[in-house]
Amino acid sequence: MKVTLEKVHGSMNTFYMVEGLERNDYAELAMQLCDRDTSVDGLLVILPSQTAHAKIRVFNRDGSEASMCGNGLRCVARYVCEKEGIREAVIETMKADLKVKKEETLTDGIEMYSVEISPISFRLEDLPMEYAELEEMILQPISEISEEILFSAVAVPNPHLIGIVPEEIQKDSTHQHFWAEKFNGQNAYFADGVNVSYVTKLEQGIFVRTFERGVGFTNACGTAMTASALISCIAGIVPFGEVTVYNPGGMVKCTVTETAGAYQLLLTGNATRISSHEYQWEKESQESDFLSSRKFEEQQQYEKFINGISGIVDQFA
Ligand SMILES: N[C@H](CCC[C@H](N)C(=O)O)C(=O)O
Repeated sequence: MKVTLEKVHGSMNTFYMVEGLERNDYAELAMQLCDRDTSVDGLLVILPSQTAHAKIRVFNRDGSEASMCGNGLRCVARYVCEKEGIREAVIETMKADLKVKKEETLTDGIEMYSVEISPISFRLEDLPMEYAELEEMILQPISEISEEILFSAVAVPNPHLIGIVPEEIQKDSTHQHFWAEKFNGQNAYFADGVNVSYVTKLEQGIFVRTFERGVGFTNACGTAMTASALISCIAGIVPFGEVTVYNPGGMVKCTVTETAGAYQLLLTGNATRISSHEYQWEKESQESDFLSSRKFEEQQQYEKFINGISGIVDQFA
């Protein structure tokens, strides 16, 4: 079967994206690809969907699967829209089918896409997070960390802990690094880890740096930037509507609206293809001997595939 492997990025949050490969060991593939190419933050898998144009699965560099990836969803949106010759599509994610849309191409040929970020929950159990019997944490200090930094916990639907910090703490990432490592290791608060973002107000908009669960510090985290824009609107740091969010990888626009007490989030930014490669995955051998030597045969084929891919990765890196 034909397998398409692309190296892509949204706001310099870089991924391998693969279509045409149905396997049960994407976590292993993600770890092997990211080990071979350390510039990559994870693996996006495009699969058929019963309810949408396509389905996305997201694997971090450590092999853990996430329920959502804002920067990655923009890249998948571009792949699907260009393949189908459409400007709008619906992509199935772990918790929701989300609308995606091609936006006006920027002058320097940069393709822009907008994606829905949903569902949104402030219930700590939806991250999951346990803290002092609270049901929600919105703009509250975590006394173990600091009395000055106001933290908020939100699932979009992957888990985010967002702290509003002064410039001096934003400038030196050691404070954020220490607590992000703690909350993604053995700890009493986040059973599945958490993406940790520090937000600082700018003249226009906000700056967000994120330590991503399963990855570490990245140039940008789409869901984190969007969740940070939401928290910044709730905190009155920026007005509701279109929020300009800067990050080490560049800039995105996050649109935050509230209708009948519910929030809606839209993330708009680039969806850039760095390289694309077709790979022929040999047809499985005859059913009879395939079943008998399935493990060995599949292992042999898999080794060949990984070596083939790593050859491709070397070209991409
Ligand atoms: N590390 C995230 C998944 C990737 C999200 C990020 N790359 C984005 O663009 O939203 C998690 O484990 O929840």
